[in-house]
Amino acid sequence: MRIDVVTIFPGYLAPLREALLGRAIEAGLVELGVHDLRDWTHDVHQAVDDSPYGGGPGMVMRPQVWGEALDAVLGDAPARLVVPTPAGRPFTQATAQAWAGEERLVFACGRYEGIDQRVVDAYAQRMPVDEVSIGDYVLVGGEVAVLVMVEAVVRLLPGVLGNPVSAQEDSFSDGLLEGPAYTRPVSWRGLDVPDVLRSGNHAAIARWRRDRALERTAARRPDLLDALPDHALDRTDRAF
Ligand SMILES: N#Cc1ccccc1Cn1ccc2ccc(-c3cc(N)[nH]n3)cc21
Repeated sequence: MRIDVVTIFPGYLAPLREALLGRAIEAGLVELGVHDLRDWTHDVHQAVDDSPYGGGPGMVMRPQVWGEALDAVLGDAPARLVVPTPAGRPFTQATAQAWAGEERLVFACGRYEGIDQRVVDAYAQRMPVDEVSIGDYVLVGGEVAVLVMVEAVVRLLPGVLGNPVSAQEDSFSDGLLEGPAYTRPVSWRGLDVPDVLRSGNHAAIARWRRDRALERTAARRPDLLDALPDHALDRTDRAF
């Protein structure tokens, strides 16, 4: 997979070259390009924003600069264009799974009050464009959202995680939150590891883990339970 990010703060994306993601890049599993939007300005002030038509607070990012930058970065290769915005569709594990199958992702990081809508509209005429939100809160720009989304996607790529099973057993992968996890020591500050996890009874352990996942999901994210298809819950599950 190739990932390109266009931003006025390239340094914000430096963490993508650290740790797991950095190793994936070094291993050739992912190619990453980070581009400074201001490289496509032509004025001495390198202006990328202007006042909003219709008035209102703040500034809007100019379409011309974005058009030149995205044309240059995209070239002729097919890609999915992703535009983080608080007004976007929710980015979920399902989104990450879908994007993990893409050859190429290009992220447009806005700042100010966002990017002129015509940028999304123009590129949507020739490629898939997703306006996505990572949560119901407002950030200052798209860079942090891109860090989140790139990590969620790249960890799903074959060869990136040491243990591929863990991605298959993610929270949300079966529609439920993950239950609690424990490791040594058996007792810590008067708190003990649940006996069942040390029993060696794999069926009992699997049942206990599912019960804790259902319990946690019912308590913290009842919306996820409501969204589960009927066949996803067996009779024992329905106790929650
Ligand atoms: N747009 C906009 C906007 C609109 C109102 C107030 C502040 C901003 C700042 N901003 C500029 C770019 C940009 C990108 C993504 C987010 C973003 C995503 C999530 N999930 N929250 N915030 C915010 C972004």
